[in-house]
Amino acid sequence: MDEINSRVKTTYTYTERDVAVYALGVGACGRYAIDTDELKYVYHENGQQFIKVLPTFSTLFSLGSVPQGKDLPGFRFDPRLLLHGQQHIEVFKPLPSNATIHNKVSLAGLHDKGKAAVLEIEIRSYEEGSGELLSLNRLSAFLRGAGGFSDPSQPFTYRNYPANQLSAIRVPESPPYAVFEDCTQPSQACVCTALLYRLSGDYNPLHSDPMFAEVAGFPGPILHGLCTLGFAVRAIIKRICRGDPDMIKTISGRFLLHVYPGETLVTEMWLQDLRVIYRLKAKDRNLAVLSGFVHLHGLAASL
Ligand SMILES: CCCCCCC[C@@H](O)CC(=O)SCCNC(=O)CCNC(=O)[C@H](O)C(C)(C)COP(=O)(O)OP(=O)(O)OC[C@H]1O[C@@H](n2cnc3c(N)ncnc32)[C@H](O)[C@@H]1OP(=O)(O)O
Repeated sequence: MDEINSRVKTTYTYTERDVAVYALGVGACGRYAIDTDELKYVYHENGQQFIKVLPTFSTLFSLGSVPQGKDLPGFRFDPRLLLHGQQHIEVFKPLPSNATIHNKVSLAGLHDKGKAAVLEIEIRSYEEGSGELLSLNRLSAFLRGAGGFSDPSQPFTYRNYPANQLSAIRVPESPPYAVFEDCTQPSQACVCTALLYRLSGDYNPLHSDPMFAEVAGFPGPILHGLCTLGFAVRAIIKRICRGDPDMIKTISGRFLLHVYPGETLVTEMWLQDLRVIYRLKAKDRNLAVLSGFVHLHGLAASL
């Protein structure tokens, strides 16, 4: 384990253009007409000096940090069967509109679930120049077919961070405090969200290639998990944070089911213990696809 820890370092450079392409990829700015509240995520010309950056943009910093087989000696998995399982994000200051980021990547966990292995990677992202820690991202990959490598009576489990309660999260039975509905198909019907989102850098063919998707066990390409998470967090910013993305402190989510590009997503939100609990449903299938919670700066003040 120690061999991968603190060994991998990656760099990511972005500009306002990347910030805008990402925001469009997670559905910002409306389906039919321009949503002026969200122009701040894409518009940086004509004297608009600052462009606001969605906190989930920090998930892109870790592109290129997902370990390949060679990085994990003795551990084998088929990348075609990888599904994004969970994501945890901590944002320490508003993200700059352009920057070069230096990442420190470490192995945060590995668990034998029998039919699958769950691999967790932690990425700490520092801004070049100031050296400040901007964000922490912890990704869990659900590696179908890669489990069963340890004694089933005592399955191997390793965790290098305090356990959070994500798998135990219970969505309240009461009606949600707020609901937001959004279609993953932008107004130009020829643009597929998955194809737009991949331009932000996740070129996994699971999201674009029908034959690859079939091998992975799906009838067609599915949406990037982090694109779905972007839709959820935008909804929370709109409905709870009054449009202010800088209120987001931490985000945790578990991907429960795949989403097909073009589906309508309904985000339900509850306020509980100074956090927002959220659940996303694929509207037509009436199935939950993502759930988790978000901590905010100044939640009480925003209500
Ligand atoms: C390093 C990170 C790299 C990330 C890079 C990402 C690259 C991207 O391009 C890839 C993607 O975006 S893929 C698309 C997004 N993800 C998905 O669509 C997955 C949706 N989820 C599922 O299908 C199922 O929940 C499924 C299949 C995940 C699990 O369902 P089941 O097989 O029914 O599992 P279940 O029997 O309920 O549980 C078995 C044990 O596994 C734990 N578990 C369940 N869901 C999990 C999840 N989502 N994440 C992590 N762990 C999970 C359960 O707790 C259980 O463990 P235990 O028995 O110890 O409780």
